[in-house]
Amino acid sequence: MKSAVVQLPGLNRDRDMIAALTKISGKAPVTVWQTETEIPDVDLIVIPGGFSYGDYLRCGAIAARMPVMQAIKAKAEKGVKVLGVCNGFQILVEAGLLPGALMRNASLKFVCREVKLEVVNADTDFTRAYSKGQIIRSPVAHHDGNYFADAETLKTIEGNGQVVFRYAEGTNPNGSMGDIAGVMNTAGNVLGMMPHPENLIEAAHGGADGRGIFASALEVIAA
Ligand SMILES: NC(=O)CC[C@H](N)C(=O)O
Repeated sequence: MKSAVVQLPGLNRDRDMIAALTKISGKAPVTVWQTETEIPDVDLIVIPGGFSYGDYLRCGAIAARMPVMQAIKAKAEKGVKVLGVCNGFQILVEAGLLPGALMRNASLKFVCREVKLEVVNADTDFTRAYSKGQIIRSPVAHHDGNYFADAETLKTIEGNGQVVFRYAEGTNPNGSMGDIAGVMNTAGNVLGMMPHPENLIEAAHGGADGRGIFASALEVIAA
């Protein structure tokens, strides 16, 4: 499976993402700069975390309007998998590829810690390596991770199984509605999540709980 990592000014988790994808798929992803209007033929596009455009206006708001996003939208419409992590999630929401909004953390503070995640939906292209209800560890590092959706949207995404991850065991770090940590689109090929699975994929990281997301998306789940 081939993958691409999107790069924009201010993103700082691109190298971690490239390392994770290379390690798990055995192939280095291609990198795509924000001004590019064509994305090579890949199976998975990842928008990593960071502080695109210094988080000015709103996290992800400027990045969402860069030319590369039109190319990502076109690929997503064709069914290519798209994963947005942290700032990548914020960008996907700002670009209208995912429902809801990410507001300032309820504490009004940047949070950088480990949380527990419940795999709410294990029947997705990104979570097949896990089982439904499985609890995994994951780091988080953000100040705008407080997921919000209006009542109707919330009902729809909960009903459709679009809520893929929830903060578990009282570890919600940001006040997100329904403890929502990750959501996907209705087609099931675009996933956004605030936690950073790329930072927990091998023993040197202190565990590999995040590996399953990439193994699922890249279809390299060990039999
Ligand atoms: N690690 C990240 O991607 C951070 C996202 C965003 N800059 C925030 O702080 O909310």
